[in-house]
Amino acid sequence: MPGGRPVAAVTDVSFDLRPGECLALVGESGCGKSVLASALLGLLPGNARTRGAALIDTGEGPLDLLTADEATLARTVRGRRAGLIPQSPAAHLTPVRTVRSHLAETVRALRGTPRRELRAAAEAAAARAAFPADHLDRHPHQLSGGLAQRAATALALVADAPLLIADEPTTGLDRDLVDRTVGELRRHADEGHGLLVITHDLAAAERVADRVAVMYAGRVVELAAADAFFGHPGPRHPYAAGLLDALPERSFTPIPGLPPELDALPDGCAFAPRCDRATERCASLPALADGVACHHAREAADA
Ligand SMILES: Nc1ncnc2c1ncn2[C@@H]1O[C@H](COP(=O)(O)OP(=O)(O)OP(=O)(O)O)[C@@H](O)[C@H]1O
Ligand code: NI
Repeated sequence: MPGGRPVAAVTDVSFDLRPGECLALVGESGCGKSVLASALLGLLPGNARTRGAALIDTGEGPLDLLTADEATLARTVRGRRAGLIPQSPAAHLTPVRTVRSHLAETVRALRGTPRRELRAAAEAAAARAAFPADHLDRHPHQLSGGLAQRAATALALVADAPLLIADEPTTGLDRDLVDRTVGELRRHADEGHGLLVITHDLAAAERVADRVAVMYAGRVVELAAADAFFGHPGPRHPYAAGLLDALPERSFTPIPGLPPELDALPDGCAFAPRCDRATERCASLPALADGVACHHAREAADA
C-alpha cells in the first residue's frame, strides 16, 4: 500500500481438494478469492509476501506452489497440473491475436503438437469448450462475454490438468450459459479432476460444489459440506447465514453494513461490527475450529 503499509489479502486459509471433488470458494467482492487463486499459480505481484505451503501433486510427489521457482511453475505447473479460467477472460487474452492463434500456441507449448497438426488440434480444443469454429479467427474484442469465457475455458483445458481453478466462471453470463457452464464444470469434476470454483453466485455454487469455503475479509470463516450448508442444518457462521438469507429466493435480506477495509481490520472477529450475535468475546480472533471460525457458531449437525 502507499507508504509501504502491508495489507493481508489472504490469511490463515487451509483446505484440501481431492481428485473428482469440487470446492466452491464464496464471499463478497474484495474478500481475497482471486488473490488466493493467484497465489496457487505463482501469479502474485512481485511485492507480495507469502507464508505457509500449498502442496500440489505433480505426479512425482508434492510440490509447494508458494516456494517453487518461476521456471518450475512455468514448465511443470501452469496449464499442465493446474489450469486457470481467469476472472474477466477477455482481459487475459492477447488483444492483437486471434483465438485460433492463442489455442495453437497453447496446444504446441503444452502438448508439443507438431506444426502440421496444430490447426486440427486447436479446432478440437475449441470444440471441447463449445467455442464455435467459425469464430476462431476473431480477436478478443470481437467476442461476447460468453464467448470470451469459452475461449478461456478451451485454453485452460488444453493439457487436461488435474486441477482446474475457475475464477467467477458464471459472472456476466445469461441464464442458459450459466446452466451450461455449471453442467460442464460438474462433469469435469466427475471425470476425476479437482475443481476450485471461485464465485459469488451462491446458486451456482450449490449446484456444482461438494464442499463450500466461505471467505470474509481474507479469512475462511466456514468450510462445510455443500449439502449441509445449502440444505439442512444450514450454515453455521452468521456471515455465511447472512449470505444465504440475502438471496432473492430466500429471505432477500441483505447483511447490514459493509466489509471492512483489509488494511484496517479490527483485532478480533472482522465480522463482529455487522453481526447480531456479537458479544465482548468477539474482541478476540476466533480460529477456524471444526469447520467454523466464530465464537457463537451454530452447533454442527449430529454426525
Ligand atoms: N497488489 C495489491 N496491492 C494491494 N492490495 C491488493 C493487491 N491485490 C489485491 N489487493 C487487495 O486484496 C483484496 C482482495 O482482492 P481479490 O481480488 O482477491 O478479491 P476477490 O474476493 O477476488 O473479489 P471479487 O469478487 O471482486 O473478484 C482487495 O481488497 C484488494 O484491494
Ligand atoms: Ni476476484
